[in-house]
Amino acid sequence: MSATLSNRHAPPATPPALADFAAEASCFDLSGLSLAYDGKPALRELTLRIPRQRVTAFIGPSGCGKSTLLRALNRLHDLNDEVSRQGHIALEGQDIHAPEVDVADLRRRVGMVFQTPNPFPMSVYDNVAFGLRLQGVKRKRQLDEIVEWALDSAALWNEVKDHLHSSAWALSGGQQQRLVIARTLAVQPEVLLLDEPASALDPISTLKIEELIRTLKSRLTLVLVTHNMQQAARVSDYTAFLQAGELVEYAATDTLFTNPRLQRTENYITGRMS
Ligand SMILES: Nc1ncnc2c1ncn2[C@@H]1O[C@H](COP(=O)(O)OP(=O)(O)OP(=O)(O)O)[C@@H](O)[C@H]1O
Repeated sequence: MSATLSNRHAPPATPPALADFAAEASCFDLSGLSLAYDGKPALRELTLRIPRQRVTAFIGPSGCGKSTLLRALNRLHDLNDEVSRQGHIALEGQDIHAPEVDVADLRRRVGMVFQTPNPFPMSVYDNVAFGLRLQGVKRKRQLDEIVEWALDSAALWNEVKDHLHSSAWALSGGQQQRLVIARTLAVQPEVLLLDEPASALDPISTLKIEELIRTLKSRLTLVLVTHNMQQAARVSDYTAFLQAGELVEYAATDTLFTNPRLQRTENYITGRMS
């Protein structure tokens, strides 16, 4: 794949591993995506397709560009003047950098959950209702219904239904992370980006988040950055292995972990390279 991707002047071709994806509908299509921080390359001509209603994991050594790639998908780098970008990202066929794209609307469609749970300093209910109120939803009954639906979707309703008006900060770390997921789901995103969503959590909370990821893919596209290869193997349908900003191999998760095409991938997944 690298021979194709590293050829700066050739039009992006379909790398062989993408044959696995032939039957999948696209959510994101990236072509020739390069990104640099203050001139220093962090992503190098990535061309990949992220299938709709599947879980796609980005794995690779520390600093290989996983979070940078994830953040590019909802234009979080717009806030950083030092970032330069080349190439294209399309969401459902539309260029996310086109002038007519409203960035706030893009970020509603493409929600993001970070490593450390970040509930707002307000009640459980108000956290989940936050984005809805920003959208102008005022009717209490409608808010109540969506808050319950979102908390239920995030597998948290039963644990918080009697404490909706208590501070979100009183919840455990795992509950806080599911609350943040509920807050994101409340505005009905099409995509959920998850940046190491369980790395700050205990094993039981981690399993709950993994179960939730598997459940949510029936209605959403999920993209997961993880250091934990067992986690990628457990929850994802497709896995992309990055190294030094380059997409090394991208395949169905089972294939990548059991029968990688490239020695570099095998070295990484067998722990011969960290
Ligand atoms: N805001 C920033 N400013 C400057 N350089 C950055 C910034 N964020 C990331 N980088 C650099 O870009 C490269 C990719 O970083 P990134 O965080 O995307 O990697 P990662 O694979 O997610 O790493 P980790 O697994 O350690 O979180 C690294 O060299 C990193 O130092």
